[in-house]
Amino acid sequence: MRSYTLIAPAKINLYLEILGMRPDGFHELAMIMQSIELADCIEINANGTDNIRLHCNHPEVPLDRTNIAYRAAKLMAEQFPECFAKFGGIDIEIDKRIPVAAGLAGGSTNAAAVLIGLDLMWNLGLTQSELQELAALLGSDVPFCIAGGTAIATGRGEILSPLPDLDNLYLVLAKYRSLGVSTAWAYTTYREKFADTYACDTSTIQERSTKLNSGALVSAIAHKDSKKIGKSLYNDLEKVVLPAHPQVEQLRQAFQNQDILGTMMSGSGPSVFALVESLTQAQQIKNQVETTINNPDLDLWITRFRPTGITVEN
Ligand SMILES: C[C@](O)(CO)[C@H](O)COP(=O)(O)OP(=O)(O)OC[C@H]1O[C@@H](n2ccc(N)nc2=O)[C@H](O)[C@@H]1O
Ligand SMILES: Nc1ncnc2c1ncn2[C@@H]1O[C@H](COP(=O)(O)OP(=O)(O)OP(=O)(O)O)[C@@H](O)[C@H]1O
Repeated sequence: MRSYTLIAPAKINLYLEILGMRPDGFHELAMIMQSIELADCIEINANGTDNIRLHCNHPEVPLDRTNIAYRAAKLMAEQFPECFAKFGGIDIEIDKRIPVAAGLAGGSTNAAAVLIGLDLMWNLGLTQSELQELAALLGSDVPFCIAGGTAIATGRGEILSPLPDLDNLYLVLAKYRSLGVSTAWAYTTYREKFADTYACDTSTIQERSTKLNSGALVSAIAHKDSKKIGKSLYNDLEKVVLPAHPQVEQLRQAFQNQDILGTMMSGSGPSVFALVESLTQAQQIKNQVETTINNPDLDLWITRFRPTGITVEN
């Protein structure tokens, strides 16, 4: 049986507004998500056993049942038991290039790739919306990773409306290697910090969803107005991650002092990105920030917006 190799891109959040707490314990969000070219490579092979087996070249990625790529394969085996019985177990090989626990949906995109890969391997012919429904059972960012490109994400992140593709922008991405931020910690801390203004009732949340500040960014994306995109970046989670991690604040400042379109923390952090219009500019900014901060623990990448999500290589 043939093997499948999938390119699974990371995402950044151009906009993340927290509207309140939902009855299911998740936060109601208004986000604008963007795929980027920085990607993991996922290979899926039938292994002739009854087992799902994982391999990964990154020491911080768990190789047991807690790995979200494993959970994706398990979910498919449960949903389509006749296929699992017919085609047998699978090996999942993750070539990890996306930094771990960085706010870049590294695990989520691996899970999305496994759903897409098994859909192909087992000839299921699932629609994008069927794949997204399964994805939502695994995590809030996984449905976006199935779709990719540029999209508005609402609900807990699983309700998606595509926006015009953006492929014209470059970014410099920065993260301290030894620093990871737990997404659960970021949301819980936000809830505690803003308890007094926090909406928990559906009508207040609904009212807030009619007064979003994301309109300027949506219109900037529609017009491919890079300067306005840079000025409209927003992330509520910065309000808790930046004070708790001065290094992330320092990175934000270092980018802010450069000639860039805009800078923001991605998702729950701690990675920070700066948007620029050309590869040459990205190289200059990367060199300047590397020299200014001068810390061997700092990793920097140059990448660009990606108009598509997961792609199949073979
Ligand atoms: C920060 C973002 O990455 C922005 O895109 C996402 O909102 C998080 O997406 P994710 O990592 O796929 O999130 P999940 O795996 O579903 O949940 C991780 C943790 O974040 C909290 N969480 C997540 C999404 C959401 N809308 N509200 C939440 O409170 C969950 O309660 C959980 O404790
Ligand atoms: N396939 C995977 N790749 C990376 N981490 C994984 C994977 N499966 C489970 N994990 C665990 O999940 C944790 C979060 O890792 P991940 O890279 O997905 O975070 P993230 O990019 O911040 O996610 P998000 O942006 O969706 O909130 C890690 O600390 C790791 O232990």
